[in-house]
Amino acid sequence: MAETITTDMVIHDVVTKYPATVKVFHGHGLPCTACAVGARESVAGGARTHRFPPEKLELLIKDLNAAANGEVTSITPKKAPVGRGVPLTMANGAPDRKIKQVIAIMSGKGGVGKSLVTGLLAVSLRRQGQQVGILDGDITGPSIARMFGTKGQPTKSANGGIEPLRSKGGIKVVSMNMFLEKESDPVVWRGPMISSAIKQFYSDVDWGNLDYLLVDLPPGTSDAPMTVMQALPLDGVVIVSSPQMLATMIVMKCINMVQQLKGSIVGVVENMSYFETPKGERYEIFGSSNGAELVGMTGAPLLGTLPIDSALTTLCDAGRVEEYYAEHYEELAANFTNTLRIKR
Ligand SMILES: Nc1ncnc2c1ncn2[C@@H]1O[C@H](COP(=O)(O)OP(=O)(O)OP(=O)(O)O)[C@@H](O)[C@H]1O
Repeated sequence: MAETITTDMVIHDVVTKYPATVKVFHGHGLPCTACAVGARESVAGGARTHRFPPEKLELLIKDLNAAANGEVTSITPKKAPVGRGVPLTMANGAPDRKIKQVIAIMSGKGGVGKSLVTGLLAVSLRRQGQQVGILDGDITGPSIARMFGTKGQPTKSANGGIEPLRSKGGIKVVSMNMFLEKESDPVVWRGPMISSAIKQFYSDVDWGNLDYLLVDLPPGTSDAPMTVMQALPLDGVVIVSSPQMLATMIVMKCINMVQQLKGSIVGVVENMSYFETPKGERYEIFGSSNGAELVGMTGAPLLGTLPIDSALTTLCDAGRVEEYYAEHYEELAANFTNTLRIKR
């Protein structure tokens, strides 16, 4: 018999002791288990933040205790991740489970830093020793190859598929720019062609063994995100936004799309949250953080709030993103892997 879980207990202590309670927190709309806040927040505090009426808190406590004791809870399990029903075959003919997790990075609005978050998340995961690939799903505006400084064209792999290019740090990358004669050549394609290219980048590329395949999507809810959501065996989606209210509003469209397609949102990232001077003064250039709203809208944890750093822009432009190091991105990667571990 487990110890009785009470409202004054710290959320992280509860989930550490009784991992089965994670699903209960999530099922009740409390994503605090993966938030940094959950490390010091009590169950009652989390419920207050998410405006739980007393009867909902009471049901939560009842379910937490039931889960801790292996009993039935009022929470029904979430639907299977999107795309699972349409498995594509990998280039070498092996079933696709050589890739452990396929995660799409999405945003509603353009220019909020989705590609940058994809790139830096990949870099931090690689530093953890993970095998990582990036599929640049932004066919008409690809930026991943440039960010990593990968040059040349992919060759044929030993298995007859397309061999992805490798970054200096060993991240496997495939991006439309690699197949163009000149980086500046436009890709003037309609939706079906773009969708077909994305599917081929998944199925015809010899990704080999990967812990994570990150799929960087173009902004919005057009054909490309739809293709990824429906045709790829997606394990989850990370949503990127910026503090601007407009970005938050447009992000809502993305969230609705993911939810309509029965996808799973791993978490949200707020980029360009603030700028910090060398003296440590903070300026919220695009307005105050909308992180709490994003968490409320998605029911998923805030994986990170990232500052504006001009050093980043310079390194990305020079193809040297892997040389960047900042605690925020290591935390982002840690929150990301923890959330996925909990969800499994
Ligand atoms: N936190 C940041 N600090 C400094 N520069 C940033 C930051 N985030 C993004 N940028 C810069 O802003 C620009 C846009 O970022 P990025 O290309 O990642 O956005 P995106 O959302 O993927 O854009 P698109 O809509 O074109 O796909 C890039 O030049 C990038 O280097």
